[in-house]
Amino acid sequence: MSLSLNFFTPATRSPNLTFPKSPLTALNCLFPITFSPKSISIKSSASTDPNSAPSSQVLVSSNGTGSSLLAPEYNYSAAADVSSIEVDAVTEAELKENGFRSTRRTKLVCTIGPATCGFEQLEALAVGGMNVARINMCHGTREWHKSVIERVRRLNEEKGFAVAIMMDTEGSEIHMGDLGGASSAKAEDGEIWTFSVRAVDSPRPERTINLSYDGFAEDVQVGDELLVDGGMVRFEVIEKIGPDVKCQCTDPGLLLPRANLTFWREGSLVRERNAMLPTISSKDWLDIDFGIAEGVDFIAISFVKSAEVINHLKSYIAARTRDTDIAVIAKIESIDSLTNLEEIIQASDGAMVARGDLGAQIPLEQVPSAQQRIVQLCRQLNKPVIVASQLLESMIEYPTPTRAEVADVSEAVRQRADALMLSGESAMGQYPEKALAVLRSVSVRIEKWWREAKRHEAMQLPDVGSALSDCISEEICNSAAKMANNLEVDALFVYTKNGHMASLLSRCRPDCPIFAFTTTASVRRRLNLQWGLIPFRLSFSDDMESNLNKTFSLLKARGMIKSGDLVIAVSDMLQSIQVMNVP
Ligand SMILES: Nc1ncnc2c1ncn2[C@@H]1O[C@H](COP(=O)(O)OP(=O)(O)O)[C@@H](O)[C@H]1O
Ligand SMILES: C=C(OP(=O)(O)O)C(=O)O
Ligand SMILES: [K+]
Ligand SMILES: [Mg+2]
Repeated sequence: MSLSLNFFTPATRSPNLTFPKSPLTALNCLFPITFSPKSISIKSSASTDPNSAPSSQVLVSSNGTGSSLLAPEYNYSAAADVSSIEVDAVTEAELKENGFRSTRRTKLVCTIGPATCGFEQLEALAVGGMNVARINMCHGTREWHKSVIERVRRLNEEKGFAVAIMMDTEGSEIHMGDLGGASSAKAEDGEIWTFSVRAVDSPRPERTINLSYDGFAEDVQVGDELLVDGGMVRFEVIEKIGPDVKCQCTDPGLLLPRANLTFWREGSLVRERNAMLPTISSKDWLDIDFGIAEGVDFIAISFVKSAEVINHLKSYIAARTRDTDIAVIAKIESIDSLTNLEEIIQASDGAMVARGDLGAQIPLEQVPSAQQRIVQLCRQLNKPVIVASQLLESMIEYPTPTRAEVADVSEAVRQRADALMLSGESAMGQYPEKALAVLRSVSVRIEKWWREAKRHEAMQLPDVGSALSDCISEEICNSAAKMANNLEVDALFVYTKNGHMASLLSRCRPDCPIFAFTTTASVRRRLNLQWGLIPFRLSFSDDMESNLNKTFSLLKARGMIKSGDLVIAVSDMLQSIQVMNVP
């Protein structure tokens, strides 16, 4: 590979050089820069005295000309210890077979349900690209969820995956009961159904639905419209008899267990006492305790209304976990969450565009612009964002998606959301693996198309941190990503203990994949939700030179990189940007 950077020889150092590429010129003011054949190393002046002799750098020449700058420990025996780097077999095979650019950048979340809870089914999803397994506490028992978590853990251990687990709370909005064990109930046009807050007998009387919210009968009025699952089935309230509300079906359809229910008056959503329901119900708190005890990686909170609840939950988690951290994802699915969007996202570790319920709370035609706004805001605030619900809804029943569904998935990929999520398609559909394969192939195709067409307008990325060291990290990542695009490097490497530096690179959405090396399995799993990151577990030191040598040896031994590949490396231990060819 030819480079435009090899015009200083032998290695010299000049803090005052002007350099043809703008990101370097900008950085030149901040950092002393060392040049050598085919390599640049920029070190933060915070850690280097500008007047001292050049410190030992990992400056690597691909063709062996120029000074050999490989550290002695490059003799590190990779063959003896190839297992000391952990990456999943699917990514490894993909890199070996198709090279860097082939890797998928958009992450995939699968809701696990009866169709996918077996070990082999989970393995098939992991092989098919599932990055995160979501369990929805609206359904199933804790024992059931526990067994799913155990299987995913075993899969990770036995097969080398890093599938993260996301627990999604039920939330305390109004929803129907579990239909007495039936998988669904058909409501026909014109039928009269009873919605009741009484505990109904078992077996469930015909055309009777039990509701979770005690204030229901008092809040609704005759003439209100009831929307099940955001309008999949509709009723009109015709009579109130104590705790029972009689309703006539106006749009027939299938009622599913625990389906969400909203009521509308004169074209607007009614929020009376149910607006006072706590975001986290007492059952949710028990589920959260369960999630903490099981060490889930993410907790997604349903129907978030304000930042307060997120802050409260985060301190609750912090007080109960020591070595691990659980990321809190705010589900944006209510009017209040849109009103308080920025402060909610700021407080959270990520967000979900939960279009299912969102589409029941705002007019459907407003969902696409809300999605775009949430996705953009998350990127600006450096929080991962998941686009969820009905992406491939027809694949619950059919083996191929509709054209409209493919267009919807494409749009989310084009918006550069971090992740896409399957719900019913993977939880209880007939074609979970096929649905996942569609997400995978559409993602890869659209990412490639958009990259090749260079259609991505640069987004203004405001500073997220305020401390100087945070600002330096951000500048380093922004510059490294820009350099990576301009120099068309093969991969960005980031050595990151808590994952922050990796997320800052991901936020730039660079053209090349980002290899994120981290020391703990839990950070590795959490990074699996973020756009473009290929997380590796690797123990490393504060010495970047030996880290790079070790990584090159290990990855070469496993055929994941080869001599001559051009790499840019950054780290959060040493604020530096290094550009080099793999020796
Ligand atoms: N753990 C589970 N046990 C049984 N069914 C489940 C489970 N998780 C999900 N499902 C089924 O998959 C459907 C889609 O999942 P999801 O979108 O997460 O829930 P919901 O439809 O309640 O929002 C659910 O309606 C339910 O029928
Ligand atoms: C993802 C969503 O939440 P749940 O599936 O838990 O209702 C949604 O409403 O889109
Ligand atoms: K839920
Ligand atoms: Mg929801």
